[in-house]
Amino acid sequence: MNYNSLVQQVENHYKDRKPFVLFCPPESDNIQVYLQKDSTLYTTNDFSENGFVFAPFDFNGEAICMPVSKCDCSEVSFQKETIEEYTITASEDHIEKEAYLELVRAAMTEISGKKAKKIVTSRPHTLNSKPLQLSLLLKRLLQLYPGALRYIWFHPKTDLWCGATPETLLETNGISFKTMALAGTRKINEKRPPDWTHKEIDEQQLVTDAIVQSLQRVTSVVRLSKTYTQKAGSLAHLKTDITGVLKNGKTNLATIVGTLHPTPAVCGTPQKKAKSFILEREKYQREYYTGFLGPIDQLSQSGRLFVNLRCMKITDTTITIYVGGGITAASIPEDEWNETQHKLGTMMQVVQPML
Ligand SMILES: C=C(O[C@H]1C=CC=C(C(=O)O)[C@@H]1O)C(=O)O
Repeated sequence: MNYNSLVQQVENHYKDRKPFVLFCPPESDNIQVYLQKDSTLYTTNDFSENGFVFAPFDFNGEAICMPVSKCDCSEVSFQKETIEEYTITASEDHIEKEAYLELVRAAMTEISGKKAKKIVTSRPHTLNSKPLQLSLLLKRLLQLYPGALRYIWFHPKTDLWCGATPETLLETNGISFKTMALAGTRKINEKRPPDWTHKEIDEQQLVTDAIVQSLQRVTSVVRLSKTYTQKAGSLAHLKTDITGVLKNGKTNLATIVGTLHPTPAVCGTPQKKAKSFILEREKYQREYYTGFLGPIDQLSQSGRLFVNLRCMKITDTTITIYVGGGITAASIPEDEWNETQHKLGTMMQVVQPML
């Protein structure tokens, strides 16, 4: 099968409102597609499947799963090509901005009261859109952000989600694992590297420390890379690679995911305090934004799960883009708003021709 006939198949599947997922790992030019043959919403608790999981932020141990055994699966490669990039200006809605600034200030009050060290606040931004053009959406996602996990997920019970995420939640292969601490955001300036401030360095260190601590129970060896700048489209983040060995016998994919998710990069620290702030104070449901997704294979004891960032939900007439940022005692609310505007721009770039 070639790329064009695969896209045609996916479009037909979508017209029939049948579930599918299409994904392309970072730096790969191979797309994998699972076309589910029925419309059942399959779930998994123990991740003992061969399939693709899709889980919400407020994960209670059960994730949606598209099992390979219920799907027609194929893989095709695509050619790199240059596509048109637009000048993007995310409009500033006064009410939306005030509500976000208030949320950031509330998070800072929580932090100054010593209830949390970091809280990741977020907001949805909804745009009216033309009818979805799947082939155009896929092309722009694939070509614009080659360093990200790019995906389009559809199930009639969840609607259509797509994204280009820079963040790995967990990669396992037998007893070895990889994860990362990703935080701090700067718009890339081609002329010079980002001059990371204490706010961003401390914020990212909090993420590293919390991940290492949470992994203690389930790992026998943990190694950390140096912290470095990672590009994600037009943005840069601070990143530490975390690798190691899982404790034999004690750990499976479900237990490590339960330990890691939601990471301090999308929730905050301490996790419980930050999560209850988010659930109480954000005035919307995150649903699958800041959840996780990816292929798992119980047979080979492997999985490659990503955090659902830089993502959006698409309906017949609207596109909702989700953006957030880590708040610490050193945050400046106006800067936090601007950071979410930059993140919004990266996803608007994908869908601009559909607006
Ligand atoms: C919550 C988001 O980003 C997280 C991941 C990387 C950097 C982040 C930051 O700089 O605040 C956030 O923790 C988002 O992009 O919606």
